[in-house]
Amino acid sequence: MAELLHNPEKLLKARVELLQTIGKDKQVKESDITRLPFLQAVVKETFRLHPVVPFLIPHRVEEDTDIDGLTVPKNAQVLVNAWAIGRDPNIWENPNSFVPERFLELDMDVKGQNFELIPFGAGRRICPGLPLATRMVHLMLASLIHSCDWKLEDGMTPENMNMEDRFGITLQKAQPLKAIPIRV
Ligand code: HEM
Repeated sequence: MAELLHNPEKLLKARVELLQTIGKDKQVKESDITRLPFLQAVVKETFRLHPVVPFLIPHRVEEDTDIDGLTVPKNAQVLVNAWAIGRDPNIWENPNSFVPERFLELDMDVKGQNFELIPFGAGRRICPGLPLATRMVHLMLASLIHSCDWKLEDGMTPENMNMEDRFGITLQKAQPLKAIPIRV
C-alpha cells in the first residue's frame, strides 16, 4: 500500500484492472487472483524491494562448501541478503524504482526457482507457509484497493513520503504509513 500511495499512477492501474476484471459491486475472491496480472506484478515488485524477512532465516553449513572459489567453512552461519539481491543493479534495471511492469514480461515467480527473487527462501527450508501467504497477500491487497480509494494524511504527499525500511528479523517501514480510506 505504501508503494502504491507513493506511486499513485500504479495504484490507479491496479484499481482499473480490478474494476475491469471484477466489476464495481462484486467482492474480490481468491479465484480472481489468476486474472489479475498487474496485481500479481505489484506484489512481486513489493517483495523485491521490501522482502518481509530481509536476511531469510539463518542457516548453518553442514560441511565445507565451495561456491565460485569461495570456501564457506563447516558450521559457519549464513545469512542470505534477499534485500540486497532485490536491489542488485547487475540484475535489475532501475533497481530502486517501483516498476511492477518489469514482471509482466518476466517469467519469474517467488517459489524458489528464481534466485533473483527469493522472499520465501529456496530449497528444502523454503517457507512452508508460501501457498497460504501468497493467497492472503493478493486477496488482502486486492480487497483494499477494490473497496476503497486511498489518500495520504494531511501534509503528506507521494513525493515527501519516507520510503526507508527498518531492518530486523522482519522488515518494517521506518516511518509507519498512515493512509485514509475513502468509500467509493
Ligand atoms: C508474506 C508472508 C511470509 C513470508 C514473506 C515468509 C518468508 C519466510 C522465509 C524467508 C523463511 C526462511 C526460508 C529460508 O531461510 O530459506 C520462512 C520460513 C518459515 N515460514 Fe514463512 N513467510 C511468510 C508467511 C508464513 C506463514 C503464513 C507461515 C505459516 C502458516 C509460515 C511458516 C514458516 C515456517 C514454519 C518457516 C520455517 C521453515 C523451516 O525452517 O523449515 N510463513 N518464511
